[in-house]
Amino acid sequence: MSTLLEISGVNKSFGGLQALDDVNLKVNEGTVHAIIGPNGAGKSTLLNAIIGKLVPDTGSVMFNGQDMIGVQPHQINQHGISRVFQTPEIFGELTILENMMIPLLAHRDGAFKPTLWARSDAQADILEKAEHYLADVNLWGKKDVHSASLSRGDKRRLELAMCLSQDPKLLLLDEPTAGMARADTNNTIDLLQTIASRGITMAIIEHDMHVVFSLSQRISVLAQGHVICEGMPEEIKTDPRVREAYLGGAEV
Ligand SMILES: Nc1ncnc2c1ncn2[C@@H]1O[C@H](COP(=O)(O)OP(=O)(O)OP(=O)(O)O)[C@@H](O)[C@H]1O
Repeated sequence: MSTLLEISGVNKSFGGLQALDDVNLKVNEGTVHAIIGPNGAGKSTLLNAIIGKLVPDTGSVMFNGQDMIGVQPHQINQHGISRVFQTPEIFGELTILENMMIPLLAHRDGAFKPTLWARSDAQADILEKAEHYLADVNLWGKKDVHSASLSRGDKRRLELAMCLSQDPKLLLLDEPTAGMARADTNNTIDLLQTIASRGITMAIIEHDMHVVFSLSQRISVLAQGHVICEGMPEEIKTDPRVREAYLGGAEV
């Protein structure tokens, strides 16, 4: 199985605080890899280092054989890394369809050009694609609904459709079920399982262990900026170091 993302010897300090401490982590192609750990462990910092939002002090982030250190976030995105944020990044005042068209137009034109927004002749191909991606996440029927009125689960579906339209090689998910009711969480798990079954590689940060164990093939555990262990879900569940990291020995 080939390695899609390889993080080696990554360090990052904020003043005197070492947020990432010699992080080594490999994500294999076609797998769902969870990154878990207690609050403040460094998970978001690591994600930000992968998407180019912050530059590590030392170390390398190799994606698909290319070093991503110093590469701008939008270029990293063009290399095939797409991030789904904890809070869905969609425009509430726009409809589902209008939101969906933004990444499609940006992808087609190299950047989002508002002047082309209103030209229907410039949009026929885009509408066809929008239907495809929205139908894929069961939102085509709601295409004219304003996004602000959607449930968290539907917002997440929309954001996933927007990410998938960029044809990512690696989908990074930052707490995809945060703040969701159990029914929405389960629907999101089903949707992510469907996406994973198509072979899209995912790295997921998540606190909800039901979500983690439902989706992932590999799990890395971060504590105090360091990967304290890595393995298959069954190994992680029983690893005493993981219990120790979470509330000094509580069940994970
Ligand atoms: N920009 C920053 N400036 C200073 N300190 C920061 C910054 N970003 C993160 N930190 C600190 O680095 C440490 C790791 O934070 P990070 O947000 O990566 O942890 P996390 O594992 O994502 O936590 P949580 O699960 O609570 O979101 C924390 O102590 C945090 O306060």
